[in-house]
Amino acid sequence: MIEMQDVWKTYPNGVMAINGISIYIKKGEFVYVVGTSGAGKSTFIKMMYREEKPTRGIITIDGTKLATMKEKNIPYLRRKIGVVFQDFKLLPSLTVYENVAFALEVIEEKSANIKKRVMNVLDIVRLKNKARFMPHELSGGEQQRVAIARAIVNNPSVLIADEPTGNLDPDTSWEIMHILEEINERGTTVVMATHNRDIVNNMRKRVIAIDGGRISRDEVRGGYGYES
Ligand SMILES: Nc1ncnc2c1ncn2[C@@H]1O[C@H](COP(=O)(O)OP(=O)(O)OP(=O)(O)O)[C@@H](O)[C@H]1O
Repeated sequence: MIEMQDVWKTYPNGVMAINGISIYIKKGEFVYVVGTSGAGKSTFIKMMYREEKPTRGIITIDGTKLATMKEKNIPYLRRKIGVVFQDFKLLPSLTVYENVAFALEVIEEKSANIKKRVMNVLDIVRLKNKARFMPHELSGGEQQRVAIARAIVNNPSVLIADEPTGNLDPDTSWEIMHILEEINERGTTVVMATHNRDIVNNMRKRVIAIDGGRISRDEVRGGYGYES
């Protein structure tokens, strides 16, 4: 479902961010990507949604080879992959409903389907009652839930989250994690970069650790207290 074969990434300034990574993530998996600051986590996941291109190596998402993909087909990749960021990235002048609907409008979804699908995902993130609110009227956790709704409204096969709990307090972070877990249980593959040890250690999932642009560990951990 997500495959990287000997992937390398050197930025134009010469920084070698990823140094020969090969991984396979199966459909329906939930994977944490961990590592110290600067280890290469963001670069690793940005390459999955083609925000960055590898210098070398092959990345395949759901059968599509990203390197040979034509620019005009990128919107189709965006239908396969939803992305959630640490800082939410909502459009401040649009309501909750409009922020989520926008993701469908840009791919020219039929308007008859838009309302149904937006309300359906707002229900999943438990924000149907705030559809008319503006982002600044919401708490951080609620804003992140809108961002998650926007990311899944296209029904993507993969949800990528880069530090989704980075700006949230512990209780709100757990709320977000339970929603991501629910989305995963509905069949979506979830890949999440995080610094949050508490979450990693308390939810038993596959953990890919990156260090100096290489995979230093890849194992199932957590769910039974702290481990080193
Ligand atoms: N656009 C860029 N241009 C040049 N170098 C970059 C760029 N983005 C990241 N880097 C460098 O690549 C390396 C890996 O960065 P990356 O952001 O992938 O790490 P990270 O593990 O996500 O870190 P953090 O946890 O701090 O977000 C770092 O040395 C960083 O300075």
